[in-house]
Amino acid sequence: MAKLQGFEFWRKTLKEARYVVAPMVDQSELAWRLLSRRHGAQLCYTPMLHAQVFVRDANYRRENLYSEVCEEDRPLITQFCANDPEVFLQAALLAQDYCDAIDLNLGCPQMIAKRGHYGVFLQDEWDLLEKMVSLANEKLKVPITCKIRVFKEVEKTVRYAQMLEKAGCQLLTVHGRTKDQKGAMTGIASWEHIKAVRQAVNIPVFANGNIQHLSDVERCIQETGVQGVMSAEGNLHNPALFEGRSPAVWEMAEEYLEVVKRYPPCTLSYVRAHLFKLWHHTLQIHQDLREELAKVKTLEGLADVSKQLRLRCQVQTGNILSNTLPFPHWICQPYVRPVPKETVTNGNIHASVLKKTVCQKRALEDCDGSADTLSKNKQKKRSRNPKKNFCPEQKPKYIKCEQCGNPKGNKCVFSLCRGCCKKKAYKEVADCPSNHLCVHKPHTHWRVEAVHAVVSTYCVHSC
Ligand SMILES: Cc1cc2nc3c(=O)[nH]c(=O)nc-3n(C[C@H](O)[C@H](O)[C@H](O)COP(=O)(O)O)c2cc1C
Repeated sequence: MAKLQGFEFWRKTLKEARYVVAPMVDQSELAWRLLSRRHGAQLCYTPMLHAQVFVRDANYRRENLYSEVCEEDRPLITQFCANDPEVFLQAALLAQDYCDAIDLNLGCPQMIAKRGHYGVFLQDEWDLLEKMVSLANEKLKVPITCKIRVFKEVEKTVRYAQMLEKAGCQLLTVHGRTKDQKGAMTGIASWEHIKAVRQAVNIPVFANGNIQHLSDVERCIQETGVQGVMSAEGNLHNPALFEGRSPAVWEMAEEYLEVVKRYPPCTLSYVRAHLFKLWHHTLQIHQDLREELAKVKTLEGLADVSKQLRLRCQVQTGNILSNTLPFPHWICQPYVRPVPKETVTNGNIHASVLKKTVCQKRALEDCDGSADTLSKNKQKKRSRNPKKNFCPEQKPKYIKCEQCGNPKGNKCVFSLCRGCCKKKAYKEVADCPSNHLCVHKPHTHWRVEAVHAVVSTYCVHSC
């Protein structure tokens, strides 16, 4: 049977999906996808998988795709990061029987993607992208799709989208933020860019960014003319977003835990991270249970903490509304990132407000891209000394190490200095004192990356 293309693919295979759950490392796993589908999501993406590892490691394939096969979990798009046409094709061939399309991640802005040379850092390599997409389009039996970030210039973004379309991309997700809009500088996504792309290409387009309520979905579709919208953080904090509901947190948490039990195995750290996000506002108040949630080592333990949070919410009388939240803290609601303390102009931190240590100057250059223009020698020198490449968004600070008392804490962003932190070898996300994904956690993507790239010192998600 001929492969469906573009709008026909969207209509027939994706059943005109409008409500889409984003690819999310460690978070768009099978159980979460099933929960989201029960509450209105019409299409889901797997977390980003590393093409190279997928090709060479049968366990990785089994753990991340083959063991997650489930009839109810369709339509499904498998996402890869890759930077080699052949490797991408081989990975996609091994995945295509388990999903409805293969997506190429061209949007990841994290430093790890920069070092691994994938995601948004391929944004300027149009010849390479053209080869990757056209080869996949030619050889795969399922369509190839791409997820991109925008350039500052609308016109360049449009040419970029047209290039991908011409290469054979059958559906495009446009995240309306630039490469630099990440971490504390995430800010608002530009629907203007998305609208311009929608008007310029003849394939379906999904809009990504600024989706926290069902009303945002309708407004986005109206303003941009896209076929569907994709949500990541909005969905993590309210999996019933696409139903236009804001349920009690425990309703979602308990249903999620039930799905996790029905479809094992689900990595404990994923479950814990989901509970942390769902209970985010309540945990600000019940700090003791925050610690408990971080410590427990079993699914039953996590369920028990969630139940205790529910009981506390249900008996609570006073102090139910915080000054800043639209709903009581136990209602699923958008999480709005705190505004950075530093003044931000045009997406760049005002350099004057940062202490200009050598590390921070380097980090700034790294984040605003000016490091790319450094001489080859300088770049080489820097990559040999990765410890100095701190990301300013993570605000590396000198803090007293809780364990050894070192007043400078080895510039560690966590509350233990790197030396102590290493010794402790955190096993789970939440074991890490700041609840970040600690680099010392045996985390698949970090382990994988460590083979190719220098392990850096800040968390996976907020950079
Ligand atoms: C926890 C988390 C993990 C993510 N992992 C991926 C990923 O694997 N692949 C990808 O293309 N984008 C990933 N993203 C980015 C989202 O897909 C999305 O583009 C971004 O969060 C903007 O959407 P939002 O404004 O709805 O959050 C991730 C985002 C979050 C919050």
